[in-house]
Amino acid sequence: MKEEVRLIIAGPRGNMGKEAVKLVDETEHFVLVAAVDSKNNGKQLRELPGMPNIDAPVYDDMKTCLEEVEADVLIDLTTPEAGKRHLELALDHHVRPVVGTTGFTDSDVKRLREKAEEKEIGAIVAPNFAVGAILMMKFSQMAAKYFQDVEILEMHHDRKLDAPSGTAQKTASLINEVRPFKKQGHPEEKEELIGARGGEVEGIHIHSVRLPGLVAHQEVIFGGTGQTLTIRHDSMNRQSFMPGVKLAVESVLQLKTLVYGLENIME
Ligand SMILES: NC(=O)C1=CN([C@@H]2O[C@H](COP(=O)(O)OP(=O)(O)OC[C@H]3O[C@@H](n4cnc5c(N)ncnc54)[C@H](OP(=O)(O)O)[C@@H]3O)[C@@H](O)[C@H]2O)C=CC1
Ligand SMILES: O=C(O)C1=N[C@H](C(=O)O)C[C@H](O)C1
Repeated sequence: MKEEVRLIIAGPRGNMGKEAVKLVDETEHFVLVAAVDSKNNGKQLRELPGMPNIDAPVYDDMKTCLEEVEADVLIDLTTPEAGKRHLELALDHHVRPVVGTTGFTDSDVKRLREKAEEKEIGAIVAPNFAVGAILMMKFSQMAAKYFQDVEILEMHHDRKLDAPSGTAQKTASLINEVRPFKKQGHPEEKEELIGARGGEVEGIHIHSVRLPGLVAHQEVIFGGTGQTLTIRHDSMNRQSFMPGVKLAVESVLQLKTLVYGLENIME
């Protein structure tokens, strides 16, 4: 039998939070001990609409929650600003953070990794928990050895706060690990409409589409002489992310540093 893992979920009413609550409820050795929600302070989780029958106190403040509740792991699925604050507070209270919230910069990751190492506790920040998305990024990194010209098109639902997506930024940085810098397009290219060429991460253009009806989709398009290669991933629903969340919760217990990206813990 696996050892019991006591969890806090931040953002339980959100698209991802709801699925994470279900995951914890359905996993035998996971126990939800509290939730942190921007609303509903003082209630029990089961009192919130659509929640399973779980007796776990709801806090609107992470610090109070961490002071009052004994937990092993925090799953954070909130907003970029809250996610960073929650991760830091969790480290301060010796609770291991598993953060799916996007919006972390390289310097945030560096600073938080130093803190995790200083405290000798594990943390995982994963811009995408879907196994297929991790493979899309890895295949893109492989392809970048052979194709230097590449653009990223990421497409998401219109409730998303951050652009570009965390996945698109992570894809660009994985590609840049193997691709020498290249200024793409015509040397005299001129943007007649600001933003027409998208955003740029070290020479890689990223284009963000936001539409109702979409969930989470990305195409990495490579171009070479007389050919293109498109590597595409689609998440059709948020259940696609949950096996990755489970893997991260189980893996973070063994770590003593901050790991950025699920690819670093997948076998
Ligand atoms: N890593 C991955 O695989 C994935 C990551 N994501 C990321 O996860 C995050 C959440 O996405 P999603 O579920 O779609 O977003 P939602 O907007 O649906 O949910 C966010 C939830 O967090 C709550 N919240 C906001 N601030 C706080 C706070 N300070 N304390 C507690 N709760 C708070 C919101 O409450 P209220 O509405 O009242 O503000 C809301 O219920 C985003 O950053 C997104 O990019 C999404 C999908 C996959
Ligand atoms: O907000 C979302 O929905 C998603 N966010 C993550 C990102 O920014 O990459 C992961 C996935 O794309 C869904």
